[in-house]
Parts: sequence; structure tokens; C-alpha cells
Amino acid sequence: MFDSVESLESKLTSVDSLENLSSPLENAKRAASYKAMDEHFLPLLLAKIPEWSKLSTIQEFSAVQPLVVGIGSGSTVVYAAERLGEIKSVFNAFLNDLNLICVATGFQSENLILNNNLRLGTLAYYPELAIAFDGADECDPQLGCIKGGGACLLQEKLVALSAKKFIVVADDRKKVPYLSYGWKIPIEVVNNAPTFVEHQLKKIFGKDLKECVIRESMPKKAGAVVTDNFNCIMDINIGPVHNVEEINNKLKQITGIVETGLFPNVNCVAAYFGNSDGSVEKILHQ
Ligand SMILES: O=C[C@H](O)[C@H](O)[C@H](O)COP(=O)(O)O
Repeated sequence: MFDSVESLESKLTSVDSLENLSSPLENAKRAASYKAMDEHFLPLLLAKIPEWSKLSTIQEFSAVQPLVVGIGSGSTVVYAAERLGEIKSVFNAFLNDLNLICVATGFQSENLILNNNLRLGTLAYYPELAIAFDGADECDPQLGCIKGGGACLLQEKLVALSAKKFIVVADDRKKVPYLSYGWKIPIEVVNNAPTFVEHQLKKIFGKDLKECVIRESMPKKAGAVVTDNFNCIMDINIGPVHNVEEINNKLKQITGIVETGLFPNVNCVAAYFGNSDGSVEKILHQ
């Protein structure tokens, strides 16, 4: 006989009882990620349990629609993957490898999924995700974001746009009144195009283009950062970004720019910002 759902939920580590990590910042990232996972993934899972608890054979499990979850990149989403791994192990009777699939946003994210004993799938197999969790470099009040601090913006955008719900997990430094408040916009550019792209940016943005640099890998490797898609990253400063969609569209019209780190809010329903005391501020999309 299965344990009751309530008794399983109570087996999850209580967020208040977690031991301190190496720094207050890490505590903040973990608090945001755990809360986001508990408030957004658990309800999806609990809604499926009545259906899944009737299944017993592998054939029956493989016939049901899996819950497909996007796991992003960066240092914050590490804790979201950790919590998802814990939920999976506690709810093992209902949530096996066949009905929970995780889609990655790149190399680091693939390893996060595998290291937490989660099953890896791809967008090619699972083009529709129930939900995706990812970090952000900046997030505005409308839940528009700048992403790409770790150069994963292209695959992150593919996953975010494939998810019915997109959830941002971050520490409180990422909550800003408008985008490019303190962060440049990363753009992924094909390798032989940076000079062409810079020239076009000057034409379009004129004096507003204050900075345009190719991101370097130093000190770990000499030369430009190479993305998981074998392109380079340019970080540009065109001043405050108030209309995220308009700027994103302007940038995307330039040949040679594969994708931008500007994420206008398409389906971001909530952002969780962790504070160093372990409390979490949540902003919901209006
Ligand atoms: O390319 C990387 C991503 O967009 C990250 O999600 C973003 O940089 C936030 O990373 P972190 O959680 O380490 O602040």
C-alpha cells in the first residue's frame, strides 16, 4: 500500500530546518529555489497522483503523459534541481523515471539533472513543458529578464518559450526597477560576425550604444567565450531598457545575432527572490 500523499509531503526537508550554507548569498539562492519548487511543482505533481496511483506496470506508466520540467542554468537553479531530486526520491512510488522528465538548457544544466538522479529528455522529444525554472541576472517588475550571465541564453530561451509556466529563481540583488539597471545585455553572435554586428548596432542605437565587448574566457582560457552552440557572446550597454520587447526585436533584426539575453515576459508567472536571512519575496505576474 502507498503512503498517503500528506505523509510523503511531510518527509520533505522543511525549509526552516535547513542548515546554513557557505554564505548568506547561497542561503538566499537556496531559499528562493526551494520555495519556488514547492509552490509550483508540487501542486502539479499532487494533481497527477490520483491518476498515477492506479498504474502498476511499466507498460501502464509508459502510456501516461509525463510531467516535463525545464531546468535552467546558473548557480541558483542548482538548488531547484536539488529540491526536485529530493521530491522525486520522496514521491518515488508515484514519480518514477517514466513520468518525470527534465529538459536541460545546456551542458551545466544536463549535469545538474543527471547528478540529481532525474531523467533527461530533450525538446525534440518533449516540445511542450509543463513548467520551467531558471535563474536571471536581472528581473523587472513585469518579470521581464536579462539572462545569459553564464552564456546559456539561447537554449534557455528555447526552454522558457516551450514551457506553459516559467518561474524565475534568484537572490534579491536581481530584483531591479528596469532592465540594464546594472547589467549589460548579452547577445549570442555567430563567430565571424562581431565586427559586422557592432557596426549595425552603432547604426541603430547611435550614441546610445555605450559599450559593446566580446566576452572573454580569461583567466581559464585565452580568447572569447564559446557558447554550447559554438557561438560567441557580446555584452552591450545601450542604457536603461524600459520596453523589453521592442529592444529585443530591434536586436534580433540584425543578421549575425542568434539570440539576445532579453527575455520579455511571455509566460513568466512568478519570480522568487531569496534574501540572506532565508526569507523569500515573491512577485507574481499581474
Ligand atoms: O546563462 C546563464 C543564465 O542566464 C543564468 O540563469 C543567469 O546568469 C543567472 O545565474 P545565477 O543564478 O548564477 O545568478
